[in-house]
Amino acid sequence: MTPAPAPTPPRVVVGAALCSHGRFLAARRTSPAAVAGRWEFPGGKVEPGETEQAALARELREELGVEATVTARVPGAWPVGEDLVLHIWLARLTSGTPQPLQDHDALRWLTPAEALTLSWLPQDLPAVHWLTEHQTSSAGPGRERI
Ligand SMILES: Nc1nc2c([nH]c(=O)n2[C@H]2C[C@H](O)[C@@H](COP(=O)(O)OP(=O)(O)OP(=O)(O)O)O2)c(=O)[nH]1
Repeated sequence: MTPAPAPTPPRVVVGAALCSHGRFLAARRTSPAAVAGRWEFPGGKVEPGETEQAALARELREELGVEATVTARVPGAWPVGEDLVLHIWLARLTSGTPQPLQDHDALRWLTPAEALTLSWLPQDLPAVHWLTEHQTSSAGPGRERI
């Protein structure tokens, strides 16, 4: 009997939690129509042969016109439909001011309290909650400043 082919692993979508002064950046999608107006982390699909960090740096350059250093993964991985899986990374700006050049019509630097009031893509919510738990202006026991 011929063995069944191994399942194809889902393609990774990377999103950046760009952090600065106790806030992180959210971007409002313009397409497709089903998700236009929802907030997300800037980013996109990892291309074959690309590392996740390199893909994020490329997407941030294309979408926002900035250079950024990608630092650490937010724990977790979240399916997007059947073929994609979402990974969120912490990142810091190294140059430029983010502009909504491509795929977005608005950007906002959010405090943790503000972040919880936006209409996010549903797959992003666990990472948003993680960020609101870990992003605090005063680091204390069990909390870290990111
Ligand atoms: N960029 C981004 N995509 C997300 C997030 N959350 C989430 O569910 N998605 C979904 C939306 C899309 O179905 C998919 C990413 O597609 P995309 O259109 O942003 O990817 P891309 O920039 O590489 O676009 P393309 O080359 O395929 O046209 O992942 C998020 O926080 N950021």
